[in-house]
Amino acid sequence: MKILVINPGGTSTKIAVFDGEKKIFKKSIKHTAEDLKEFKTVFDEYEYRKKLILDSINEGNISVDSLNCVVGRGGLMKPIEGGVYRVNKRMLEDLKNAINGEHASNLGAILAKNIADDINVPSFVVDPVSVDEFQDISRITGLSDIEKASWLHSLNHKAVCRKIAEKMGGRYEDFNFIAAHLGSGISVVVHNKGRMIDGSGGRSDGPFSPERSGGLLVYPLIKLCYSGKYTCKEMVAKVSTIGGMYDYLGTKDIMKIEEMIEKGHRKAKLVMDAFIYQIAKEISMYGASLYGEIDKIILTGGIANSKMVTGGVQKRVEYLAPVEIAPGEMEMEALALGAMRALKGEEVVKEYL
Ligand SMILES: Nc1ncnc2c1ncn2[C@@H]1O[C@H](COP(=O)(O)OP(=O)(O)O)[C@@H](O)[C@H]1O
Ligand SMILES: CCCC(=O)OP(=O)(O)O
Repeated sequence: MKILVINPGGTSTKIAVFDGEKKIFKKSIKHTAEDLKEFKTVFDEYEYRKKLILDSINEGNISVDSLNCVVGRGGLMKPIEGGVYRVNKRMLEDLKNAINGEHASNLGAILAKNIADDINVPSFVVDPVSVDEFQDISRITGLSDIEKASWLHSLNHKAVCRKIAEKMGGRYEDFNFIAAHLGSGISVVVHNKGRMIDGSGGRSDGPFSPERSGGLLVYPLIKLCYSGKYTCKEMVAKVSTIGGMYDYLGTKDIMKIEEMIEKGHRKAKLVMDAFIYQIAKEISMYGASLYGEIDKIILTGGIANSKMVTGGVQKRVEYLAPVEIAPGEMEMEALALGAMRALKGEEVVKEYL
């Protein structure tokens, strides 16, 4: 059973082909700002990315006709529960209109459907960014105009938690976890017996990340927005792609920042210490969501490779629960496994309504 997996990101399109559970091909196709400059919206990029994907698998000597299904990372659609979804017209319409904002993952569904339709096989998305399992109290913000929405790295969160639950001899639904996905973007999530009942991330709250500001002080933010210094588009960029570490230190690369610290760069040390402190505070805060009944604290994502970060966070939060480090991400595997469960009839495929 051959499955093509597509994971579109802001600066890359990661693709893989799985034969059963075995990964037989993988590639990360890079896109420079220059490459993407001509496209007005994220959705407009799909023909360009589709061609690159097809060329790549062709170069990898994999025939498109041999694929049994295509699965993509799902983006910002309506709030939905976790699971495997068939890509349908309504989903594509919502993603095209960016009903919940622009994000590269909005391309996953259209790329999967387009390639799959050409060869008459099914297309799916799995645990999209817009999975929303929040409890009602998690949505109240303090201002009735603003409701907190779930905007998390759901796919990796659920995949990593499932794997750790298995290692612990149970199922995801048996445990309580607080997990932090530490990548270019960060999300910290409360997993209560298999449901993500609260969490921070996206472009709104939580710790700052290599490229995002995280939660900001409300009053100074209002003043900055109305200062006349920045347009709305520039403000959105400041909080989502050129904020955080990049704004303070001019790089989004944690390895470079570690080198700077080793060479005695004082500002880099201060920003790194604050980064660790904010992640640890966020994790501790969510201890209250679980009344302190936490089976594991999990650190995952590319930055979980950094001993400086994981060690620093661990020191501050291990009073709450044991800390497990799961570096990197399992998104490609999680997409393939979801599609496989669907093809084998082991999981009911959901319809996006
Ligand atoms: N071995 C490593 N040590 C420290 N930081 C790392 C390591 N590998 C990746 N990172 C950092 O992880 C971040 C990217 O996160 P990642 O989850 O790989 O990607 P993305 O979120 O962009 O998909 C970057 O800041 C990068 O410097
Ligand atoms: C917060 C979930 C979606 C997201 O921001 O993903 P990236 O960090 O991959 O951009």
